[in-house]
Amino acid sequence: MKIGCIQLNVRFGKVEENYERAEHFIREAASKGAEIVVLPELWNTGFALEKLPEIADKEGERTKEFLQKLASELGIHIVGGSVATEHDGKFYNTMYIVNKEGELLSEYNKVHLFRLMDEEKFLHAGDQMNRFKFEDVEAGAVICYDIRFPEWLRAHALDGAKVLFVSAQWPTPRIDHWKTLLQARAIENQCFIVAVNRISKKVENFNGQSMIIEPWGEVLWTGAEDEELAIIDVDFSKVDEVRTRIPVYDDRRPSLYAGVVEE
Ligand SMILES: NC(=O)CCC(=O)C(=O)O
Repeated sequence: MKIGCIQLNVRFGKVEENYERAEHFIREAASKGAEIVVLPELWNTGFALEKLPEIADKEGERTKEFLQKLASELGIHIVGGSVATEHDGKFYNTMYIVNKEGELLSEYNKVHLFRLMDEEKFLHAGDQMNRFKFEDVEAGAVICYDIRFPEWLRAHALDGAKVLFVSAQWPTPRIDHWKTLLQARAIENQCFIVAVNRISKKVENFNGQSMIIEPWGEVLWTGAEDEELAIIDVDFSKVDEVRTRIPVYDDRRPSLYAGVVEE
């Protein structure tokens, strides 16, 4: 399947500009043959967390309509990155997954809030997994800091996910962690990782380096340090090949991991 990764230059607090740019890139991805498109974290607002009462998407209505309309019109599956949403007066970092028929497959609130960027002061954490299927491909998705919790991604893989999407705003100073953690998550779970980071121009704080990694750990693509749309072809059958070569899932000893990974 061809995957379009949108390494967006998210404008801080500039909601209208961000929807316009996102639409521009989703349309371009579809016109270049992408079958799945992936956006970064908090692409509607950036980390303008203090302004959430004015700019968060109420009940996620605008974003759901935006993604569902584009998906069905263009016939493209969308991993909707994440957007700041408001539900009953509480704010969340929410990802929507929409299939090419325009159906909302999943709605995920970021589970692990990142204190270094003050998320816990402004946002509420979710408590649900994000599992879905694009055609016959079993998938899961998480948001940024979630990748530091191997048990959380493992839970998705144990539940059947063969590809894990990651939407992020991962800052430049820890970009080596980003690359290493993503590669480790791909190797240990023997799955594809499709991870899309943002870039920024004004504040040189986010330098992209989005990645697609296959289940053996080979990096298929690394994004530039600029705004970019990349279309990468991936062969999901590689997952079964790797899981047969080293049968990690058969060799697990879950009874020894009690309290670490719940079955
Ligand atoms: N937006 C985030 O969750 C950032 C996570 C991060 O930077 C990290 O080091 O972890």
